[in-house]
Amino acid sequence: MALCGSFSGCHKCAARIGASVLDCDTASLAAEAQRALRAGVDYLHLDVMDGHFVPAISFGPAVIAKLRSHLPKVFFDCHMMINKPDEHVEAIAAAMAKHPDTGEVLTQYTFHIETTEPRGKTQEVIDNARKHGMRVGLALSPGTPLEQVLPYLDQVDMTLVMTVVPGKGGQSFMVDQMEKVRAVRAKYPDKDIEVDGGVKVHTVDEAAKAGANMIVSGTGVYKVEDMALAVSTMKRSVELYGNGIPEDQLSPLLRDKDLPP
Ligand SMILES: O=C(CO)[C@@H](O)[C@H](O)COP(=O)(O)O
Repeated sequence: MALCGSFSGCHKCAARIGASVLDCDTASLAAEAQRALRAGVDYLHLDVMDGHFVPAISFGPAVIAKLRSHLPKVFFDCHMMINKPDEHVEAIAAAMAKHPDTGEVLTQYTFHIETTEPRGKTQEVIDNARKHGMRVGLALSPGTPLEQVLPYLDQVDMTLVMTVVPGKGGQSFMVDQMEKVRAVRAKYPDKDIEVDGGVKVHTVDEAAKAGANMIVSGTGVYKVEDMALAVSTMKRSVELYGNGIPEDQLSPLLRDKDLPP
């Protein structure tokens, strides 16, 4: 019997683990990204911070474009924690890529509803990101009611439910946000739902049971003893509780020591 979570049934959305690079050694960004990819992450979650929407400043489109030249086949989820995402679509599109074999779009523009809706810019950002060939993600912070994003979810590829107040890594997972995940999953059984903030091996089950299939983890990937073990454990949680895959058919549990050189 499938062990699916507390939303209405299992979903078929692929279990994907994304490394948030915010807390890695960003002076060696490409190497740190490669390290996480080798340990099994499926994509990179790139936190762009402007010192306004959130207090910190991280990196911007120029760094992402450079990273793209090192990683032409990797999915980049660009999480725009900036006040004016409407002004930076073109700059991120410079790192736009499609997989050379499958044609899959490898760049996603994920922006916050709190930054666009008060200025009437939400639709414009969705349309412009699409015009540039990118996938579109719509994020909401913990204090934002789900109702604010609902009118746009038909049009976007992914909903990002923040499970911490945006701004920094290493915070505690806010389990109360799973109500939003459950509600989106019930309405959209086939769309990607991402959670970000405080997701680690001991919190991922909550997210998986609620129906999230894209799992962002920063310190849970970079600040653990065994990266491959953490990544494979989180992936198996989504497969088990989200996809309803029987335990004996889950992806293998990997350890760093077992990875090929
Ligand atoms: O966007 C953010 C924080 O604002 C996240 O991507 C964090 O960087 C995730 O880090 P952990 O909470 O997993 O340590």
